[in-house]
Amino acid sequence: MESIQTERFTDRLYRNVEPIWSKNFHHSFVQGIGRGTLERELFSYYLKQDYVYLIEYSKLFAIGAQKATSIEVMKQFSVLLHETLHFEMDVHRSYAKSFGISEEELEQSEPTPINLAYTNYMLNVAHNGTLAELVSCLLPCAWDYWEIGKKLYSNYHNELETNPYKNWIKAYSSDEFGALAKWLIQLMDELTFEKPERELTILENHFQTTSRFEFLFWEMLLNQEEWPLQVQNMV
Ligand SMILES: Cc1ncc(C[n+]2csc(CCO)c2C)c(N)n1
Repeated sequence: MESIQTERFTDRLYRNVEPIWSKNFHHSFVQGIGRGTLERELFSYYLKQDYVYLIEYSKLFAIGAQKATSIEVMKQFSVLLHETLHFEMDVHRSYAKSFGISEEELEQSEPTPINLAYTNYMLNVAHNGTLAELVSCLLPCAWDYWEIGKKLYSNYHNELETNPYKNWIKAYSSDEFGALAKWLIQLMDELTFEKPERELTILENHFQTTSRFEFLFWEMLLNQEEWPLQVQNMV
């Protein structure tokens, strides 16, 4: 008997956010990294904002391990937690060092309103929702960055050696990152297999929302959208 190939849930998710991800790739901040023309000051700003973003984001993997119902899934979340705190944040730490930014300065960056809204959205879902909801929130971040990394590499690899952001491009287009994103994609498909449409729609919404936050994050970086009212330290 011929089997009917049904669409994977992650294919549907991808199709849904393609216009948003395309805007992310074409964003002038991302293209500036690809061409190597992004101002150093803006990249420093990115390093600081992204570092505190990653501290919060890492917690999602810890919550994922807590919510997992098998040792295999727990192990994989602990790998993701480890890889983010070490491999990914090392890329930021080593760029920061070469830019004269100390680790303390990185850690003490004050998250902008968009940064805070993005991580708080994911952490709220992670604490109050199902494991599938948690994965639908954290997936665009890992998957879209991998897409961006691969496309930047393929479009700009000829000029890569003179690009100051080459290590960033190499890290996010690497097979190591690809493997993490692929595992999360596979987990999303497993967790949603034969699930009712009512549940799938909720996941689709989280996926769209966090994909939009990815766009807002690039915009926030480009425009350095800080809090409107500065407060003095009350000492
Ligand atoms: C705003 C923002 N979005 C996505 C990433 C990329 N990223 C964060 S965690 C992870 C997966 C495993 O480390 C990836 C690819 C980032 N750095 N900053």
